[in-house]
Amino acid sequence: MTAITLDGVATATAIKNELRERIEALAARGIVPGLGTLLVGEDPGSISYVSSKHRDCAEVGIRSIPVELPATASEAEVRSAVAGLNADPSVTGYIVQLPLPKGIDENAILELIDPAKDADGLHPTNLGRLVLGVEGDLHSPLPCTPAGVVELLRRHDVPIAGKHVVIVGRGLTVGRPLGLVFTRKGIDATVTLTHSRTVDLPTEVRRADIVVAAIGVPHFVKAEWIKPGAAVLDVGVTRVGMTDSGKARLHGDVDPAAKEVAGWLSPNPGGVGPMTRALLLSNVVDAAERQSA
Ligand SMILES: Nc1nc2c(c(=O)[nH]1)N[C@@H](CN(C=O)c1ccc(C(=O)N[C@@H](CCC(=O)O)C(=O)O)cc1)CN2
Repeated sequence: MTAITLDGVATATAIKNELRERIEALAARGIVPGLGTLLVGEDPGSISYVSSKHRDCAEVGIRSIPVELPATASEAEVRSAVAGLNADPSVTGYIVQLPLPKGIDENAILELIDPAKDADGLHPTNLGRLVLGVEGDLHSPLPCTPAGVVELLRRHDVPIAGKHVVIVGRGLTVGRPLGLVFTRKGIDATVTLTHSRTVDLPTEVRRADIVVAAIGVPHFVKAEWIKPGAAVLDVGVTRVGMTDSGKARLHGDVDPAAKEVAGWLSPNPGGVGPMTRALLLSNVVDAAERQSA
């Protein structure tokens, strides 16, 4: 068996095309959505992700408001940059790119974001609404990678309701919120959230209809752990060495041999990463529509 590719690039392109129509409708009312980003330090991955996010904005007609601070910035300077983004009327939504440099309290910074401008869905109010199952008019942003994972599965007609999902990794941006998203009413999966102290991980993963690997250890999830026909989403990424062109090589969390066992597999790069970015744009457009309603 060779797995069907869960193509994040093509799926993200389809989402961006849908968003363009909503952005044009906003423009007709004189509203231009704006994405702010706060990047602190010189982490190569973060620099690359933030610049891709602004490239995406230019593609669809969202204004970019990038803010950068050096790695030596104090927590007070980071707090002040967040206050500036909260106050800037051109910023419809914004993100604080994670991780922040050591010594800066990430949770304290996330709490300072205006929940109405939280394009990442990581403010405690928005995570709390996810736990409460608040939807409808008050619908708040979902964290981008979890929303991207579910959208990638849906748009490839992978069955989710009633299926057993095993998530490897309990981080803030993926594992923890993804467990909540998969168990929402209407999505209805059953979730096992595993982590570094899980006993007998291979046995847990072998029980999964859907496996999500989000730990950031290259090729950690082995092909032998995958139930034949399962859907496998490779989220974690590690930058390894340099190619001749001076770029780092990217390694996902899933053993490449998994493609011979899985029913569906997301490539890495080209799978969940582009979906994370597309769902970020979608959160910004949602916020612009909510703010102008
Ligand atoms: N504030 C946030 N920080 C971080 C998040 C997040 O959701 N919010 N998630 C990750 C990184 N991330 C988003 O910022 C992210 C990861 C990957 C990609 C992406 O497009 N990857 C490409 C490859 C890009 C490359 O060459 O480096 C792919 O997979 O094809 C975008 C965003 C941590 N921080």
